[in-house]
Amino acid sequence: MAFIIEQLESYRLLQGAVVALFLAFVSRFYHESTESFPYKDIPLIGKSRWELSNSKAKQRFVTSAKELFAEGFSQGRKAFQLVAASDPTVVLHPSLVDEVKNHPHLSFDEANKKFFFGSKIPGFEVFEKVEPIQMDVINKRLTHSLGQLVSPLSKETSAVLREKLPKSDAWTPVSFAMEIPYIVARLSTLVFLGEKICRDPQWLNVSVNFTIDAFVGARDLRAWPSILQPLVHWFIPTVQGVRKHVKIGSAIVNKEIERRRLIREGQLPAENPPRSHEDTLDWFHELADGRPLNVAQAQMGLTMAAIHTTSNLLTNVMYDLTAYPEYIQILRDEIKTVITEDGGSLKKTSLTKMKKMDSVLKESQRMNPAGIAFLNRLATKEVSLSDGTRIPKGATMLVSAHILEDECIYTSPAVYDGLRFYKWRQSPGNEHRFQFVTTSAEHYAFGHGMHACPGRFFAANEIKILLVHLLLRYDWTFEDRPGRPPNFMHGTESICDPSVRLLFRSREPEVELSRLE
Ligand code: HEM
Repeated sequence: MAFIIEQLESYRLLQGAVVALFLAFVSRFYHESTESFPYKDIPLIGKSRWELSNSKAKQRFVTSAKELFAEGFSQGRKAFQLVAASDPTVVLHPSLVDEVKNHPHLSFDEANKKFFFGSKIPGFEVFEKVEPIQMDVINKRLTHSLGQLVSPLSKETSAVLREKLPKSDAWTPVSFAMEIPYIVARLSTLVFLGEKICRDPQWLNVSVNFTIDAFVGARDLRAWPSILQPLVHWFIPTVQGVRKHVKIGSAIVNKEIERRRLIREGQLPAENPPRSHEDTLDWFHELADGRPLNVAQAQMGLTMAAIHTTSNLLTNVMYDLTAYPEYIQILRDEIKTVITEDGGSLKKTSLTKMKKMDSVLKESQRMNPAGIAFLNRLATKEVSLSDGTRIPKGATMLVSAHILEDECIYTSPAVYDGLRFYKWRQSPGNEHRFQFVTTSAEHYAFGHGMHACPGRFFAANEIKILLVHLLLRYDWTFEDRPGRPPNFMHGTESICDPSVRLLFRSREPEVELSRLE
């Protein structure tokens, strides 16, 4: 008898477990399907009311986001929604950017976490949040040290270019978009982790491919229903790749942290010659000041934010300069004038004086920003905007950047005018307003407001140093193509065509390059 009762009880237990599982599944399914329903009172673009599933609408977003934006803003609308990578996303008109930029209930971190999973999925922890110490390291140390970093960066640029683009009298092809991330990774790592690691091929591989695998891995994982994601991520190759990069990257950073600790404590001899400059690893140690911080993860986060953004911008600039070579001579003349004025070397202030180059960067970013929308946010409470749009709690949103093509602001917006911002800066009061690093409601490709990119000052310096060398050392042309290769779109992202090959040929520089180091 006891045996029969026991069997029945365990059967009931099993029944209970099955019912509980079923309820969990139904509630999750309900939650998911309501999440993917369009928000009330906001026009839906890119999906007809007869389509039950979101899959075609998502595909339309991937291939034709720009056209969908144009349709969305037709008829004077200030807001609409479309089915983006996962759920419906609200797209706002540029005229609302000032309401979004510092809004306390529109969260940058939560939007990132939703899109990239955060610590819910092993490997994606860097997307959990931007740590205040990371911001302090950039704002209070990196940006303040830019002057001291000019010379080490210039020296490393010479070294890396000698390797990657060796002296050649004949036109030589280079897949610029593919090669430049490794060059930028080397320069950025010089400032993040020092001279030794910046030449470590394993670290450079992690620096470049961690971001790529994280973006592709997150996209692969989003293709699965969220109820299955905690299981399937273990089997997705790109997500496995992310974890592999984190493991290798963390081991490299932790080894360096330990080495520096032993030197500080006198258990290892001091470096000889001493390091030429402090780096973000020193600053994490200093600013954490005993507070718990996963430094390896924080370093991977900086790498993630820095490498492809900077590479993408520089590739756009080089495609533009090669397509409009008249600006190359203008920039060479400016570089020569500034360097001669500064006694033949690159000084702290030399880069600030290169205002024509600054203008070229801003114009390239205006015409080919990294995306057609910025200020990705998630509403942590319902948010009402001045045009009457109500963004519901939990909704994701972004602000369209089509203001960059607005002819009321930018005369002949489709024409590349490398000196556009240089000319604007000539009028009194406008000196700083139109600098490359200045964000505004008319130019927010670095974001705008409280989350505007803190790394943009460093990125600007790094790109200018690279350009000084790229323009003085080499002539440039396209292989087999007239004119500026168009970027292609993937959702809201704008991507430089990686199949484009540039040809370079060594030339006699206007100034003594060894003095720039
Ligand atoms: C040309 C290169 C770069 C571009 C185009 C770029 C662009 C951006 C954009 C669009 C944002 C989001 C702003 C917003 O949503 O309001 C951002 C944020 C951020 N960027 Fe950059 N970035 C670049 C380089 C860098 C570099 C070199 C670093 C690090 C040294 C960096 C660190 C960050 C960080 C930490 C954030 C998050 C800010 C926050 O949470 O408030 N970026 N960047």
